[in-house]
Amino acid sequence: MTVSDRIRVQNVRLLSDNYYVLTTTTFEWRRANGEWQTQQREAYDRGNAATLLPYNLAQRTVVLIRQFRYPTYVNGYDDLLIEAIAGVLDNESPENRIRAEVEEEAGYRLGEIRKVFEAFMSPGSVTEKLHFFVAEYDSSMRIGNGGGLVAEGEDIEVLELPIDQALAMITDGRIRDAKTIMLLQYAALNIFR
Ligand SMILES: Nc1nc2c(ncn2[C@@H]2O[C@H](COP(=O)(O)OP(=O)(O)O[C@H]3O[C@H](CO)[C@@H](O)[C@H](O)[C@@H]3O)[C@@H](O)[C@H]2O)c(=O)[nH]1
Ligand SMILES: [Mg+2]
Repeated sequence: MTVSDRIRVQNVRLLSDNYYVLTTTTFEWRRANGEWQTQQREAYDRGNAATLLPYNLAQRTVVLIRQFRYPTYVNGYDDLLIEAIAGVLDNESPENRIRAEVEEEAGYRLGEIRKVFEAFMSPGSVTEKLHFFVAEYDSSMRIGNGGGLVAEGEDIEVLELPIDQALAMITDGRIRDAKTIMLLQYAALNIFR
């Protein structure tokens, strides 16, 4: 299945390349009934990214991080956001990027990591595809404090939580980041059974 023969791109206009890239595109779309319809859509391109949930089966714990996110603050969330470790790929492979990100943000050097799925996180406006991973961890893999890169403004706190507590925090609203909820529910269904 391809949609290339149903779309005719007419014009791509750059709106911002201040940090990431925002464009608006005019295109014709061939509808299911065969008629061509002109549409305009904005797309925000911040590249693709990877995320990973470290888990310890014997302890029944997971590692998450907590940090300030301006877009959630400006949308009414007056707290630090609890998230799974994640980072944008920056021309690296998802596997290499997420290993480095786990060291930078949480201070763990992992062994084997497993890809579990990929997902588009906000397909109406954001191009980003996110690669999801899980990996076993234990205290011997802790090589530093994490915290992120100060020069990039990162100010990250590392949390080690029982999986049951993390799942309860989805229900009571203390965890409300999509990638984090997806990984915790994956772990509940497939790892901590
Ligand atoms: N100056 C500037 N710097 C920026 C801007 N946006 C991002 N950055 C810099 O780019 C870094 C990106 O950090 P990463 O750890 O690579 O990415 P992330 O922000 O954690 O992204 C992950 O989480 C997002 C939120 O859930 C996800 O959207 C994304 O897919 C990814 O998983 C930030 O720390 C910050 O230094 C900006 O508009 N201006
Ligand atoms: Mg990050």
